[in-house]
Amino acid sequence: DNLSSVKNVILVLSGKGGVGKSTLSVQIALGLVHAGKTVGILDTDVCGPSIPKMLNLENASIYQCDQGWVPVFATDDKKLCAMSIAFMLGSKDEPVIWRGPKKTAMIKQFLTDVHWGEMDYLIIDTPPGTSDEHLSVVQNLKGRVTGAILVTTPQAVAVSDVRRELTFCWKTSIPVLGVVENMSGYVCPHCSECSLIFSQGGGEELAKQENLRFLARIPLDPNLANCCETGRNLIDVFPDSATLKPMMELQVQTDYCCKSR
Ligand SMILES: Nc1ncnc2c1ncn2[C@@H]1O[C@H](COP(=O)(O)OP(=O)(O)OP(=O)(O)O)[C@@H](O)[C@H]1O
Ligand code: SF4
Repeated sequence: DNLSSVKNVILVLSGKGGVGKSTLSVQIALGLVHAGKTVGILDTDVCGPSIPKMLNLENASIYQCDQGWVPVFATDDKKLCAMSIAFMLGSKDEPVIWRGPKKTAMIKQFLTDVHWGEMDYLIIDTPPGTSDEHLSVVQNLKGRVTGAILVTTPQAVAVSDVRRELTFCWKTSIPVLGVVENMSGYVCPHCSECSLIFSQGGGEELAKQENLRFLARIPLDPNLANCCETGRNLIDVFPDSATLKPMMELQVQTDYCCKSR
């Protein structure tokens, strides 16, 4: 069993696209690595993989060992690795035009045929919604998911979409670690003042109503976007960023919630 030495499996879910699942998956992973953990990221967005770009691994490809595919290491100390369909494509502009069963089979292979090795955390970044990819993850992990992190933006429409993810978690018996509100205000690059662009507090309100843990409120921050473009950890590049405190809070809370399960 290629997952037998993986201590915690975290799903990152959202009802809407573009709310920051991949960004937060990568930043949580980098934070956990910073705290000395070994972490893997599985990109299950078969049609729109973005993890390789966010880890600066766009030109990487994978090879096989006796136990299966070897994930791509993102750091020299081999504490962070990733797997994505993008590593198998001939060119980064090649589209994946697959129907459900083929996507489902691919995700099954990611979970059974990748030699993840000893790992504290496997973070699974998912596409938006609740579709083939999500069902495939749940079916193949059969009760091995430690918990899900629900990502939302503050607006009412995004929060109502995340409620569907919550129902999905209940129906599939996945524990919910908590809710993150991303793009919650905008941090000015000149004076670090945080201005509210959308409303604020939708994610926190949802957490309160559903008796879930509110993990963090992460603002829109050009420095964070910059880190995502270049595969770098916010703490290494922008140690004075106003986003660092809530981001570290998210990383610490994630670790704590998994430990207390
Ligand atoms: N807090 C933030 N501050 C600045 N930019 C952000 C923030 N969160 C996300 N972004 C940017 O928004 C874009 C979308 O983010 P991301 O790809 O992480 O969303 P997603 O939910 O994974 O998208 P998809 O649904 O397509 O998988 C990216 O360019 C990312 O850099
Ligand atoms: S927040 Fe302050 S520094 Fe930033 S653009 Fe507005 S006025 Fe200028």
